[in-house]
Amino acid sequence: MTTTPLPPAPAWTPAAVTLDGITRTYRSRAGEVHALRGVTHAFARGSFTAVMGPSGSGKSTLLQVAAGLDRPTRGEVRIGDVPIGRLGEAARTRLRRSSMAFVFQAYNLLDALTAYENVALPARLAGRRVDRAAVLAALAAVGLDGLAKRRPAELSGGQQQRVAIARALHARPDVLFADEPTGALDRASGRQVLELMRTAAEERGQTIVMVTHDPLAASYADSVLFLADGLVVGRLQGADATAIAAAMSELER
Ligand SMILES: Nc1ncnc2c1ncn2[C@@H]1O[C@H](COP(=O)(O)OP(=O)(O)OP(=O)(O)O)[C@@H](O)[C@H]1O
Repeated sequence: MTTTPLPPAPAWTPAAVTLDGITRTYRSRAGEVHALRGVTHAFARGSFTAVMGPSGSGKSTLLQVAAGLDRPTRGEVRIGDVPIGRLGEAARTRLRRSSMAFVFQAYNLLDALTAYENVALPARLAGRRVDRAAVLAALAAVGLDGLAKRRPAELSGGQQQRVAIARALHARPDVLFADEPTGALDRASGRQVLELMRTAAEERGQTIVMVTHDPLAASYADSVLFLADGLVVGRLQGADATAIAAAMSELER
């Protein structure tokens, strides 16, 4: 009898993003708000996760903390195996530029730059060569062919959001954080963007963390994390929009 040798065990690789016992308390004159109350979760490399939950449940806070844009009150965030809380501001910025991209509600486009220049900017900042054809392809992939020379003020809200998405996809980040990326888009462009994100995860091993209120958008992800009152209260894997909507209604009761 011949035996086939087993393939070598895969080298252990850390999750792309790990949240370890994260709390985030906002203190104001009105008192304390416990936005996150002990969240532990690992976002595996190449995974596409939707984060859902009622308004005020802590979704945006989770995204900001996971991306190192906000510091947790307690707990540790690791990007790969790097605990970002122990990095100084400059090292944190370097890490963000080299491995993360963001699509947030305020699109953070630079008003003085054209759509093309906005998309090319992260590569420029990271000191990489800018490939003109790749920038134009990223704009075309989100349906903005022909608008490369427009400045943000000359684009609609949905078009600005698509520039932000093209910028994030062109940067080929290890991790893409997106807050309602399809919020201002019509259905067809929204679907296109969700497909692009799914391809980024499936074919390029990029990790996507997306906050959304929309069960249909969440159904493009491979798993959905549900938050309520600053805690992870559930998770669905491979669920369709109907099952996700049902889980959300349970939470909102
Ligand atoms: N800067 C802040 N100062 C004080 N409280 C804050 C601050 N930012 C958020 N919060 C509070 O923290 C809680 C969580 O807010 P967060 O924005 O993370 O919720 P969310 O789930 O993203 O909500 P939504 O779906 O409405 O955008 C809310 O009670 C919110 O009012």
